[in-house]
Amino acid sequence: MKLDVSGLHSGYGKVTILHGLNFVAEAGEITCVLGPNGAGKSTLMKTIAGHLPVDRGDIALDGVSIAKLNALQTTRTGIAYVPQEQNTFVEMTVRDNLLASALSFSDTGARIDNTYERFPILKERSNQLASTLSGGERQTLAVANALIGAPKLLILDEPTAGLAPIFVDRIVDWICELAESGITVIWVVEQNPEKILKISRTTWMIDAGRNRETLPSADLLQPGRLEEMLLQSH
Ligand SMILES: Nc1ncnc2c1ncn2[C@@H]1O[C@H](COP(=O)(O)OP(=O)(O)OP(=O)(O)O)[C@@H](O)[C@H]1O
Repeated sequence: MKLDVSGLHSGYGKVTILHGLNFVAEAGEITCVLGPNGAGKSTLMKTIAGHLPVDRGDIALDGVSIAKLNALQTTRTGIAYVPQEQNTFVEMTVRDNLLASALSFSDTGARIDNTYERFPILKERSNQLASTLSGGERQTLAVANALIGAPKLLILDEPTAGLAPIFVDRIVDWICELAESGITVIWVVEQNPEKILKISRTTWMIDAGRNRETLPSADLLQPGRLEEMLLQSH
């Protein structure tokens, strides 16, 4: 699925954060979003996911506008969103988290088994409350919760921030496989994005709620280029 955001204005009540932003995520590709703190990256993701209203502009999925849909309706179009925070049901066990995410499918058990096969750590932690998981385990659960519904477009807001390299590698491998299977991925990247830039084709840089530059992700892997781009933003 191709996502096309054009001239987007949105924000919080009367406070406008995005000022006419454009953004495209091509079908079956991993597209990165990069920018300094407070640039509006999460605001863009929340608006795409239907958690914030579109004030002006449009969001289209394969050419069909989804700008007026709420969060639930957006999920039904095949978009799954993993927010930066509060992305699991912390007072529920790992299994109940997965169960809740797979409830609307007839093959709930098979979906959970698949998840456990891929991430044995979640099976090991099956009866543990999500609140007691380590940061990496909880992020893994958050991504698993989103994927259990077999989305067509996956939005990840800094899913590997603060994680140990082993978890980063596993999540990167997993997302790479998903993109190869045809899922469109939008990845808001964090401080050390090299591993993700390597598997992404295009990066959109945003700053102060506006487009700054759109470039091949490989360009940002040139020595010093990333630092240069981020420094210019301040
Ligand atoms: N609920 C809210 N109410 C009012 N303003 C908000 C709210 N959430 C975020 N903002 C403001 O919107 C602006 C953009 O925030 P946003 O979280 O989208 O940035 P970001 O690029 O994701 O930053 P970071 O890299 O720090 O996560 C910031 O100035 C922030 O203070």
